[in-house]
Amino acid sequence: MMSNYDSVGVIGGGSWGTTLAHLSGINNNKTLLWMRDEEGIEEINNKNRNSKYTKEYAISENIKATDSLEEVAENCEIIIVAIPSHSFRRITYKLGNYVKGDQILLSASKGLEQKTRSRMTSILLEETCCKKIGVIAGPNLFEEILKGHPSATVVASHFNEVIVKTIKAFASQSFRVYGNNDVLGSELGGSIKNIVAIAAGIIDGLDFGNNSKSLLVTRGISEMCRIGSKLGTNNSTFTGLTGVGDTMVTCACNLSRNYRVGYHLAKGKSLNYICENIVSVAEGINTCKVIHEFALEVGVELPIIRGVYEIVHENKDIMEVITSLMQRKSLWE
Ligand SMILES: NC(=O)c1ccc[n+]([C@@H]2O[C@H](COP(=O)([O-])OP(=O)(O)OC[C@H]3O[C@@H](n4cnc5c(N)ncnc54)[C@H](O)[C@@H]3O)[C@@H](O)[C@H]2O)c1
Ligand SMILES: O=P(O)(O)OC[C@H](O)CO
Repeated sequence: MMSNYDSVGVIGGGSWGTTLAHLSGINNNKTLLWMRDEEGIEEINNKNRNSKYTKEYAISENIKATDSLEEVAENCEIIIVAIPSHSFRRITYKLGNYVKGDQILLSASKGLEQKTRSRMTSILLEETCCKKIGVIAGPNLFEEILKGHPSATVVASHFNEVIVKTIKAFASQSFRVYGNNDVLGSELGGSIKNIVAIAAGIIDGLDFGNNSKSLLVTRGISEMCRIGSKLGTNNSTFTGLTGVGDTMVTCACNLSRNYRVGYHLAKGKSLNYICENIVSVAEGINTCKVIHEFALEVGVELPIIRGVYEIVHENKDIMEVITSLMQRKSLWE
């Protein structure tokens, strides 16, 4: 039977949603980008720019911006939701009014819902009738992708059809798309690395240097594996792009907003000031609360994540937290 779906859909016209729409557009897919902001819609449709979120970069002419979720649902077989986790359910619920069970829904967001601790793919399943669900995650700083620098991502799904069709829609000469079936591991890696990135920003804000960064990244990934095991992941996923890969990139530089949160905290700025003036969204702030509280409940020791939680949510002195991390009792004592 012929499909009516002739476009790829992206929900959320922020920096990541716009970049994903661009990747689809340059692959000659008709691409619908849903967003709520009228000025943004006009700018994309008339000038091929989304200057509020993707700066001066020109984006594909194959993108049509729209404020109609119904239009996206009627025309797109693959729909990617790139809305921050705090609003992900609200928008997915609305989308759920229009999609049919044969469509592919992907999350491109890297966070956990604070109230329910849900992953974004669980929300896609709960709020829509779609079963063909997946997640896109990996070391994906949007600016480098829009510059066309070689990058890669991962699409994870329990359905091979989802992987194959997503690769076809998004892979290009400068953007490689890998597939795997570990949805849980890919989603957790993409979320937990944001917590480690806040700590990395703190280390750089304090000018601690490379040994400290290496210590943090290695032990941060170890904590990712420990909580992942408790949740039933295949830890080998964490050694790939969605674990080590994404942790490296977000811990490396100030293109990451989570890193910038840590950096400015170390420079003495308040969390409120940072959230209002420096970063749009930094998923690690909420994710560290979710993971820390869960770890306490299930009795898993996550010292770095606890430290980030204490700094971010309990306003503890950064040097006191670092000292207590360094001086805590060794398993060998
Ligand atoms: N920026 C990146 O390089 C990047 C890369 C990979 C993953 N991500 C993830 O993608 C997700 C989205 O981040 P982003 O970078 O695009 O953020 P952003 O701040 O650039 O954009 C967020 C977008 O979501 C929209 N939005 C927020 N709340 C909304 C609501 N209630 N209703 C409708 N629209 C709403 C905003 O209007 C905006 O268009 C995050 O989970 C992030 O971790 C980002
Ligand atoms: O800017 P951040 O810290 O949200 O990171 C963006 C991406 O997740 C990097 O892969």
